[in-house]
Amino acid sequence: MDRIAAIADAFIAARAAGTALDAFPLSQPETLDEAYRIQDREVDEIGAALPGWKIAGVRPDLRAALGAERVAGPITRLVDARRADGAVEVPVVAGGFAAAEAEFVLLLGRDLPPRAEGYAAEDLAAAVAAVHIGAEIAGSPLATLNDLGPTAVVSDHGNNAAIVIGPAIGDWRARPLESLTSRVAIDGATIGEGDAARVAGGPLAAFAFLVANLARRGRGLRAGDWISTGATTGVHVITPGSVATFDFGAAGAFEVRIVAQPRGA
Ligand SMILES: C[C@H](O)CC(=O)C(=O)O
Repeated sequence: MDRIAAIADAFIAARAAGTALDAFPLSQPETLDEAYRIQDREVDEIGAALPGWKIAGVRPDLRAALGAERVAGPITRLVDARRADGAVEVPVVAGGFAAAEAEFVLLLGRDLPPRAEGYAAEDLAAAVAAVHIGAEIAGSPLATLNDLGPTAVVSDHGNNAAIVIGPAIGDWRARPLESLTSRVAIDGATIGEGDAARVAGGPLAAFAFLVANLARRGRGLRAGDWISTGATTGVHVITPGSVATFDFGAAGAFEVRIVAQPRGA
């Protein structure tokens, strides 16, 4: 088995078994190109069940060396909080990494096949059927994944445990980004406040990045795909047993309980 396959398969197996990893398998990629080849194997393993994609920012001090301001990863689990009676549950690997992030999540209304020439910004905006309040529960079987940086994050399914979907925002096209506010509390204590303007260039800029990133990988998007556009209040580490509250003001709120994934599940 080659190096790319061995790293991908180690993450796939650890996630399936709910078992924490002590260290990055083999060795961490030095480039994002290699990291995306690992991720491509993981995405192929998810196959047609893939609900969509997440986007994350790259720390400013790492951008020049990596040649990227953002990274992408698959949504590994989609959780719908819209009709939940109380907190929805998201399992994470005990002893691994987990974080709560308030995000704005796009729902695509049309297919966007990969195109070498790309898409005009207005065509991408027109392809968005709805914008929902949402959350990413970042997660990995490797506790140090986020500290190891973007090539590690990309290598393990983009560091995603789940994207949680809340209600759609009624008039999002007319709303200034700063008016789309977000707040995260963990176990009742506010830990971060922000708004959609905290996503560099706004959620549609993150979407444009994703479309170009996927096209370079020979991938496109389909109507019905979900796209989570990046953290708006920060990356808030959370552990099993805690409840995160995501409050988007008039747009709605929901709660997520983090639970330990059963081993061998
Ligand atoms: C925790 C992730 O690696 C970062 C992320 O998802 C984000 O910045 O958004």
